[in-house]
Amino acid sequence: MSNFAIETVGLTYNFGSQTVVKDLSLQVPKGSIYGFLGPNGAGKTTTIKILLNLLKSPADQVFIFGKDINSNRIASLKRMGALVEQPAIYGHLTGKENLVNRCILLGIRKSKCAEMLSLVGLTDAADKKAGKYSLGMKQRLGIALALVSDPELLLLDEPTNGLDPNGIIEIRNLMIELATKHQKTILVSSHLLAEIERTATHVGIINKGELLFQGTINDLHSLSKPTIKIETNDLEKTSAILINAGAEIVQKEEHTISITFKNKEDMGYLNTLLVQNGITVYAISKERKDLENLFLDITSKN
Ligand SMILES: Nc1ncnc2c1ncn2[C@@H]1O[C@H](COP(=O)(O)OP(=O)(O)OP(=O)(O)O)[C@@H](O)[C@H]1O
Repeated sequence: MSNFAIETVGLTYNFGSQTVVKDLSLQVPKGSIYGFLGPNGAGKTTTIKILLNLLKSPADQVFIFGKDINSNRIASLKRMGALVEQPAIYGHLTGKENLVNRCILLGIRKSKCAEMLSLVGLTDAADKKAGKYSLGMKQRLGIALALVSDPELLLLDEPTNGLDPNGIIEIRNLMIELATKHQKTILVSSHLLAEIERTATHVGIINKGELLFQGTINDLHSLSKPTIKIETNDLEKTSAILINAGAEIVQKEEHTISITFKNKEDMGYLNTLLVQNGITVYAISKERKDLENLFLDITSKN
């Protein structure tokens, strides 16, 4: 049995002559909050629409809970809830009426509505017209609508877009609650790493339709290990001495070499070693990329 709620295998999608998704192999583990990251136009919404079978993919490229979506369309969609672009809300109906409407449509008992309103924190606003809701409340109602059928997998396309900091925190907390207390798998897209950094357990970064990184949030963090930037009068010789001493060179620039930082003692040792070998050390500085810069780095290389 597949451990992935979503798996795509070499997925490619074209709009006319434009390839929008290229050889994309996503693996979203069951129970994860998977941050699907990429700058504007990277192909996130298109991918989500393919996952929902709103856009047609070739056979055997998209698997939902281990089954090809094309040959198991209805069964797959029953296990998924989604919020893509604007939530489909009737502004002239109250939040509760919107949910009741959805329950009737799906043949689900109406008592589910109160449960959903409470889950997304809208119980007090249940009888208010949805048109009068704030943007954050509308997003939460959209998530409640996606949840009425009790899907195991939730796809949220930029759910915090346009929200104020409070709204962002509310959605973030809701996602954590859905994953931890209700065992949902969540794929959430964003163009800002900071927005999902504290929520996601796994991350996939795409740009121009290509997957540039996929792994756990800890894997991503370990890419931002601290480094030491060294500037000397002879980079070739410096490089040879450092390699000989077992240092890991991560980057060479015109005037500097960066190595992985191990500890202070090791730094002191390497510094002495360079000086003893006749190198003039102009500068040594410790650097650490924050995740946002790392994200920019990963996406700008593509
Ligand atoms: N219906 C369409 N017809 C033609 N091209 C499209 C269509 N929908 C999207 N595109 C193009 O596909 C590319 C990817 O768009 P997509 O909306 O998937 O990106 P995104 O990562 O979700 O971006 P954003 O964060 O801006 O929503 C863009 O170049 C876009 O112009």
